[in-house]
Amino acid sequence: MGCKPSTNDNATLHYIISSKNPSGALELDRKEEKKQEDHHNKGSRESRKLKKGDSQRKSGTFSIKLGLSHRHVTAEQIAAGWPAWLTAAAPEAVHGLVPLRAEAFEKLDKIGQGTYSSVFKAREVVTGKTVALKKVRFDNFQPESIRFMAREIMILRRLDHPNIIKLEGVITSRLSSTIYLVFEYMEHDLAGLLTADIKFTEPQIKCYMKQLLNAVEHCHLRGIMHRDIKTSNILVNNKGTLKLGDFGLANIRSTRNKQKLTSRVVTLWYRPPELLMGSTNYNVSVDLWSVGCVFAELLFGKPILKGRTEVEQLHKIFKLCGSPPEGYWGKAKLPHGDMFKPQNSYEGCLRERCKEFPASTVNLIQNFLSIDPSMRRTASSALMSEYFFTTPYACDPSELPIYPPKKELDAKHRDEARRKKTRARLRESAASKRPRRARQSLQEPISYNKLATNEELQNHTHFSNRNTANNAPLLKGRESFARRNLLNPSTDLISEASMGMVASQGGSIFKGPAQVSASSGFAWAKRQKDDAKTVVSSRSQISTIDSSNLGFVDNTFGNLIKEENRNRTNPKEIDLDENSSLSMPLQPKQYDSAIFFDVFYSQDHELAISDEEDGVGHRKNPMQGNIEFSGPLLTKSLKIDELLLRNESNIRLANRRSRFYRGTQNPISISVLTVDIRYCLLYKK
Ligand SMILES: Nc1ncnc2c1ncn2[C@@H]1O[C@H](COP(=O)(O)OP(=O)(O)OP(=O)(O)O)[C@@H](O)[C@H]1O
Repeated sequence: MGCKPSTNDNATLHYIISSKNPSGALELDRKEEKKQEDHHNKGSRESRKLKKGDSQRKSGTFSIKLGLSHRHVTAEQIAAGWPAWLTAAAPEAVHGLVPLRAEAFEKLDKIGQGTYSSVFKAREVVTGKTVALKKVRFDNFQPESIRFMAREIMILRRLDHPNIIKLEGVITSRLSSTIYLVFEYMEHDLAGLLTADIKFTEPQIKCYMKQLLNAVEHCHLRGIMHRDIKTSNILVNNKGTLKLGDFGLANIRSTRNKQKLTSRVVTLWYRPPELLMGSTNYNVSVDLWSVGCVFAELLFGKPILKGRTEVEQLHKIFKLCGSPPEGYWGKAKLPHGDMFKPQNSYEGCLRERCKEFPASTVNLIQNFLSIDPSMRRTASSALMSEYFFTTPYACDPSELPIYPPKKELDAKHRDEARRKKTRARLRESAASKRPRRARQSLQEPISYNKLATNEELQNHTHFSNRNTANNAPLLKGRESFARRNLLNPSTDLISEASMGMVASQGGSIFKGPAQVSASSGFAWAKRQKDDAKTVVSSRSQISTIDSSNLGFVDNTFGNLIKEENRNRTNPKEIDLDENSSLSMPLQPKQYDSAIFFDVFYSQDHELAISDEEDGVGHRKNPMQGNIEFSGPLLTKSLKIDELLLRNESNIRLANRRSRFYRGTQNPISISVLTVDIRYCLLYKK
C-alpha cells in the first residue's frame, strides 16, 4: 500500500505535502503567515501597508487553494470508492488508497473474536490467497469513533517490518458503514499455542522473543507505542515467522508530543504498574513490561500475573517483583501512587520463581518487569542482552515446528461447548428428577478439566489456564474500551446491510435483497437487482492509487451506484452475517454495550476534539476543524479518563452483581466478592 500522488494538480499536491507532514496543512498555513509577518515587521510603514494588502491577497488565494484542494481530495476519495463519512472524518487514513471490494473475497471461518472486532479467514477470489479480514466495529455517525478506527489504519501504514502484521488493504464501499481490514493470514497466535499445552524449548522461546523484540523495536523507533502487547496479539505462521498484530490501541509518542495519554490501555494481565497507578505521561517502556509478561508466559506456559481487578493486579505485581523503593514514589508522581502505595514493602519472589531458568533469562525478565519504567531496557538494548548471546541460541524460525491449527478462539469454542454440555447435563438430571444432583452441579464452580472430552484428553489439551482466563474477555473488553469507546450497538445491523452483502438465515445463504436499516439513510439500496453476476475485477485488488489504476477510479465513480445495487448472489462473496459463523457469547459484552451506548451519547460534547493545547503534535484539518492525528486521538484525556473510569466501575459493579447472584448459591463466590475490599484494606494508608 503505497502513498503516491495521484495527480500533478497543484492543489492536490499541496494537500499531499500537508498530509505527509504530521502537523498538516495548518502548519503550512502558519508558516506562510509567519513568513509574511516577518516581512511585514522588516518593512517600512508604507511598504508594510503594501505587503499587508499583498499578504491578504496571498492568504486569500491560499485559503481558496486549500478549500479547493480539500474538495478535490474529498471528491477524489469518494470517486475512488471511499464512503463520505470516512473521507470527511479521517481522509489521511486512506489517502492514496483505493478500497478493496467485498466481492473480491470469499469468507471462510470466523477465526478470532476481539471485543470490538471479529476476524475471519477468507480467500481472495482471483489469486486464491488466504487472508484474514478484521471487521472493526465503530460508529460511522461519530467522527471521533471513525478517527479512532482510522488511527489503526494510519499506524499500520506507517509500519513495514517482517515481524509486524501487514495491512494489505481495506474493504469498504461508498455506501457502506463497515470497514474490513485485510491482513496476511497467520495460522496461529501465541495464546492459542500456549493453551494447546505446547511446551516451547529454550531456543524456540529465544526465537520468538527475538522476533517480538524486533517488531517492538521497529514500532518504537517510529515513535509508535503498541499498548496492547499480549499473547493473543502475537501471531505466528507456519513458516515460524512471528508478527505483532492488533494496533487498535497503538499511539504515536514523540519527544515533541507531551500530550497526556490515557492510562486505560493494555490488557490487565500485561499492564505495567505505572498505568495501573494512573500515569498519563508514560512512554514506549509500557510495551517492554508487556513483553516481559509474554516472556514469562512463554517460559511458564501460562500467564504470570492474572489479576481480576486493577488493585489485585498491582498487588500481584508487588508480590512478584517487589514494591519499589521509597524514593520511587516521589520521583514517579503517579496520580494514584499514594492510594496504591503498600503499607509494608514486598521483597519480590521473581528470582525464586524463575530459579529453574538460566541467569541470563532471569536477568532479562527481571529487567522487563522493573516497576520503575526508566529501569527497563529498550527493545534494541534487550536484543543485545546476554540472553541472546548465550547457549542455547535462538533457533531459526524455519526450524520451529508446524503446529496443528490452534487459535485462542478455538479454546473459547471449547469452553463454550463444555458449558453447553454442562447445561445439557443439568437439564438431563433435572428431567430425571434428581434435583439434589442438579443443585450440587450449580453450586460447583465448573470444572473444565472434569468436562474435557475424550478427544481433548487424547490431545493432551488442558484448560486449567483458560478456566481462570475466562475472566479475560471481561478485562479485555474493559481495557479495549479506550479504543472503541464510541461503539454504537446498532452499527452492525446497518453495516452488514449497507455493504450489500448476502445475509444468512438459519445458516443458509439468503439470496434476496440485503436488509438495510432505515437509519442507514440508504433505503434505496434495499432493492437490489437480481441480474448482474458479480464480476471480480482484478483491479479491485490494487489498493494503491497510481497512474495505472486511475482508470479504475474513474470507472468506479461512473459505476458506483450500479455496483452498489448489484445483487450479491455470487457464492464467493463474503457473508457478513456473523450468526452464520461460530458465535461467541461473551457475557461481559452485555454490560459493555449498554454502558457504551450510554457513554456514547453522554460524551458527545465532552469528546469534542480540542484546540491545540500545547502547540505541538496537533493539526487542524481545514475541512473538519481541529483534528489531531499524531498524538492521542482524543485530546480531552481527562474527560475521557472520567468516562473510562465510570465505565470501568459500571462493569465492575455489573460483574459483582452477577457474582453476587451466583454467590447466593455459592459461598465460594461470595468470598470472591470480598477480594476488592480485602485489597483495599491491605493498601489502606
Ligand atoms: N492476520 C491474522 N491472521 C490470523 N488470525 C488473526 C489475524 N489477525 C487477528 N487474528 C485473530 O483474531 C484475534 C483477534 O484479533 P485482534 O486482536 O486484531 O482483534 P481485537 O478486537 O483488537 O482484539 P482484542 O479485543 O483482543 O484487542 C487474534 O487473537 C487472532 O487470533
